[in-house]
Amino acid sequence: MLWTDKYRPQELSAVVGNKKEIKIITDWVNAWKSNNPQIPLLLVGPPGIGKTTLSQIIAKQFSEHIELNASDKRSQEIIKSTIGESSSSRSLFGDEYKLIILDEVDGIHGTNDRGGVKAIGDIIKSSKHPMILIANDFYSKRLQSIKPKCQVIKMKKSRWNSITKLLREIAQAENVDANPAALKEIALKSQGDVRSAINTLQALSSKDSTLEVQDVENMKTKDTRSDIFNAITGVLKSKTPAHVKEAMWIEEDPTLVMEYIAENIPREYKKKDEIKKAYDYISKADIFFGRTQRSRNYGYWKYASDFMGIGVSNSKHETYKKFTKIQTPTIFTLMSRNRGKRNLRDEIAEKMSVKLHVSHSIAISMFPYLEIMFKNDELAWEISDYLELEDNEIKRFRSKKIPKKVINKMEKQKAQMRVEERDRRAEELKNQMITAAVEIEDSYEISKPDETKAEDTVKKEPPKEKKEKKKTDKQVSLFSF
Ligand SMILES: Nc1ncnc2c1ncn2[C@@H]1O[C@H](COP(=O)(O)OP(=O)(O)OP(=O)(O)O)[C@@H](O)[C@H]1O
Repeated sequence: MLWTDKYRPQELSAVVGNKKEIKIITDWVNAWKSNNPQIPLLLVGPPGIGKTTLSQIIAKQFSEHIELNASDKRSQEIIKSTIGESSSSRSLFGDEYKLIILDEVDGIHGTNDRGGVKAIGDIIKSSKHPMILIANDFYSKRLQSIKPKCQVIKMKKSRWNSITKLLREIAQAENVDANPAALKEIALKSQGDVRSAINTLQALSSKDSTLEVQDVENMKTKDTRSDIFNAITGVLKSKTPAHVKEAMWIEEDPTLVMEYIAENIPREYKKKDEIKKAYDYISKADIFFGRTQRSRNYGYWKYASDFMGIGVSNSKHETYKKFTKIQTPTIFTLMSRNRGKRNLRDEIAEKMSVKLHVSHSIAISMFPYLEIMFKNDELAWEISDYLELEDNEIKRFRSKKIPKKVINKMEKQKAQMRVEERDRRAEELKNQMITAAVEIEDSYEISKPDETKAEDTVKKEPPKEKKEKKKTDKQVSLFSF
């Protein structure tokens, strides 16, 4: 069991730090309990400092509560039907108040979500029930209209000495012999993130030996052994698992490393089957990163790391004897240009999930396939037209503009098509993209990490329905054009 779950505070007095903020929250709860309605609370602060924990402790004070993730249910209608109407009709729940907890309010994205932000604003206005909204980024644009309607509680990172004290208590409860200096080192390293401090303590603890400062420092030396460029070169140039693993020990966000590897695969690998296999591994790594994020089980990182490291390195037949300049992922170059573009990926995925009926994460996993499809000018125009992509979204998949000549020709061709012909062509395009999605979705069906690891030997049968669909639609492989 994760120690962060085992030692999640059950009462306000056990929450580390933010005492002043906790007092305001307590007053807010007491006001509601004495039938004095209050505007919603908006808890804002960096990850891992106890916002969710606090809201769950508060929930115990009310007879009922519901927890929703604002970024899961994005459309205005869904948010309204889920909590909107019930929140204004108190009688549904008798005379008791029902606490509504809305997490990741700043995570809402996409066109529909503008509706989502508006829906939240409407709900706040009409709600007769206490509401707690949670967000990470105080300056998020999405909070602009919500902030004035709430009592904003800016939660701060915890101080290292409070974290050290908490770590000492956990170590004692777990019978871990830890040098106090080692605990202080973990607390300092966590930079105020209590969750990460507890996770590090659990990862380094052993029942048989004393936890020393050196153990905490060793983590650092291991992590800085290589930089991101060496790591990518290690994966692309080596075929020896031990070398790849060593190269992958770096102090970087692993999802960033994945983006780098994904960007550079087609620059280094030249054979179609190598590229396809390598991207399959990238999509599997992406799935495990998603699982890590959802479950907070960092054990999944190991699998993600093996897929994008050893999996990708083994996808080539042999090592290429050439020099490849490692490129920064296009997505980051685009994202760094301005803040609006940071949501580019999600905007595109949103359009794809609406048109192709695939989930957001599957849509994102399909990006590398789309990049390949976008190499063909006409296909690039057709897909962009079908998905209704804007120019900046097209740029995500190809740096070169679609030539004017091709655009004119395709527009003319489309104008001359009969409605049925247009529909048929749209269906063909959809199937071409879905072929990629089906492959990715099949790998989604793997239930346990261990089974996934053994995927090379045990190939899963696709679901019957999809198999038949493939046959009747005569889908074209993405690699056949
Ligand atoms: N202030 C704190 N006091 C004690 N434990 C804490 C505190 N903050 C975090 N933790 C520990 O970290 C775990 C995760 O915290 P929590 O989910 O509440 O953080 P959060 O601020 O909501 O993070 P996120 O923004 O990522 O959702 C808790 O289960 C708990 O073990």
